[in-house]
Amino acid sequence: MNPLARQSDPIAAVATAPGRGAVGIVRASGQDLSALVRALCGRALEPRHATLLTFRDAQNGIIDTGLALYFPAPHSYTGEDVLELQVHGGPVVLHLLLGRLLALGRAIGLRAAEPGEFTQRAFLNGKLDLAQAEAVADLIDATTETAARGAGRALAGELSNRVHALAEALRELRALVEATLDFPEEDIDFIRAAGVAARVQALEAQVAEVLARTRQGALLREGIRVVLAGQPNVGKSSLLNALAGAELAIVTDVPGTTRDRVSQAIQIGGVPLHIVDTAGLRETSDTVESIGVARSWDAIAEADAVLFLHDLTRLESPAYAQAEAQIAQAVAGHAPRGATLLHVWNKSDALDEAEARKRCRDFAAAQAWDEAAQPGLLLSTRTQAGLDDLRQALLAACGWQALPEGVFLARTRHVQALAGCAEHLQTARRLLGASCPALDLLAEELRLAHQDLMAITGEVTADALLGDIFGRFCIGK
Ligand SMILES: Nc1nc2c(c(=O)[nH]1)N(C=O)[C@@H](CNc1ccc(C(=O)N[C@@H](CCC(=O)O)C(=O)O)cc1)CN2
Ligand SMILES: Nc1nc2c(ncn2[C@@H]2O[C@H](COP(=O)(O)OP(=O)(O)OP(=O)(O)O)[C@@H](O)[C@H]2O)c(=O)[nH]1
Ligand SMILES: [Mg+2]
Repeated sequence: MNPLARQSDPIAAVATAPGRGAVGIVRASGQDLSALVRALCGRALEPRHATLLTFRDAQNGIIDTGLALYFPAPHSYTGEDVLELQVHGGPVVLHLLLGRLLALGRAIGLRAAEPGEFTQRAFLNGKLDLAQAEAVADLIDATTETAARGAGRALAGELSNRVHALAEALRELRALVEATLDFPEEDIDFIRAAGVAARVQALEAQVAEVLARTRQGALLREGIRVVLAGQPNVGKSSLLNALAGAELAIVTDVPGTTRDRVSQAIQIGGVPLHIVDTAGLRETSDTVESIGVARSWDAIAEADAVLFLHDLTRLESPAYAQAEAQIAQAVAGHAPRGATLLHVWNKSDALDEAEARKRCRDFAAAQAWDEAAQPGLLLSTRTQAGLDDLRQALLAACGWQALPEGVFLARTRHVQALAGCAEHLQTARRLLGASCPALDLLAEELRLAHQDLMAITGEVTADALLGDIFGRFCIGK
């Protein structure tokens, strides 16, 4: 169903989570609920005051005694009239009460709400912009404290306000440039005098800053998919267990122990990560193992970050080192563009540190990696030495910096729109660098940059996108 259809019908739903709870809420929203209030409560309600009432069914039987709250439009969550019934939180009580409300509301066309419809109305009535409405869902879905705080900031408008300020600056700039299109005789001197180039450049810098913060926010929301890869027996499963703090994957000294992927959700410093342990990469004639190895490659192809594990104790064996070099190259080729690849040198407990460092340096040098210049991540999953450094290096390599002011939660959609805006501004700046800039092209680039920003807050947004965003909410929100 088109979620934008029927958007003026009054709606009702249970607002609290399914199941038992101390208190449960049934909520209705519509342009005029005064008649419904009177029908259910037997009287008008004082706005925004809790009134204790007994709710009855059609046969006058008691359903429950609870609180009724009436928020007349426009001063409500949705911007419409809202009626809230707070009763005892049993699923049957809530079902009966919602049924009663829907029956009484038949006269005014009251119907059950679709997922996200209350928040969609808040958006359509200007109570929230689109980025804030998305933050409502993200706050509810947050799995870590950091993510929840980030969603709270986005809901309070941290992303929206910044995007709004940028959009305003662009609007002014577009007005300037478009004025010259109407009066061509003033054109280029006017553009120069108005300092358009400098303003485009300043905007570019501001967009880049918001983009960087938004990327962080998207990491926090989407989580990072980390794949543990390497030859058999290097310690991938041991690392999964160490990161998860539980014996999830089987560890033995038999090469080829892991055959299927083993995934675990963990968090590091509040950032959600999905860790995937894979079958060791090698040529094999074992049918089951070869399916496992194919799955390893699939996992690598979908990774945000690959931790490539090396076994320090075998690094000096020519056969091992040769296979290692080939596999490392194949892994780099399989990982998506932009994915992070970190080399981890495991089993450091088996040798002293200087020797361990020498081995990974020599190996990297033999492969002509610029890794030779880097310290390299020494690890022992056995003693857990280096595990904390690995955690921090992983987050840093994925672009996470714990910003002192904290970050707001964001979505890939926002990152893409800001990146699009940045690109159009860059093109605009290049056009302005020409000795005789094409002003119509300049105006168009600025328009596109502006449009990207407005898509974030929902000032220009396709209906299909709105349907997709609100359709993912839970019912009653
Ligand atoms: N019981 C209950 N708790 C809830 C909600 C709710 O709908 N019901 N919320 C929702 O899901 C959230 C709160 N959000 C709300 C946002 C605005 C308004 C509101 O009445 N706004 C008016 C008046 C503002 C004011 O007095 O300052 C307005 O915007 O005009 C109410 C709730 C979380 N807690
Ligand atoms: N000394 C030492 N041994 C380790 C360390 N990490 C893992 N091992 C041992 O190395 C062997 C292989 O460990 P696994 O974690 O099963 O290795 P894997 O990479 O998952 O191997 P496959 O599943 O076969 O691909 C086991 O005997 C582990 O006890 C370490 O840090 N130090
Ligand atoms: Mg394993």
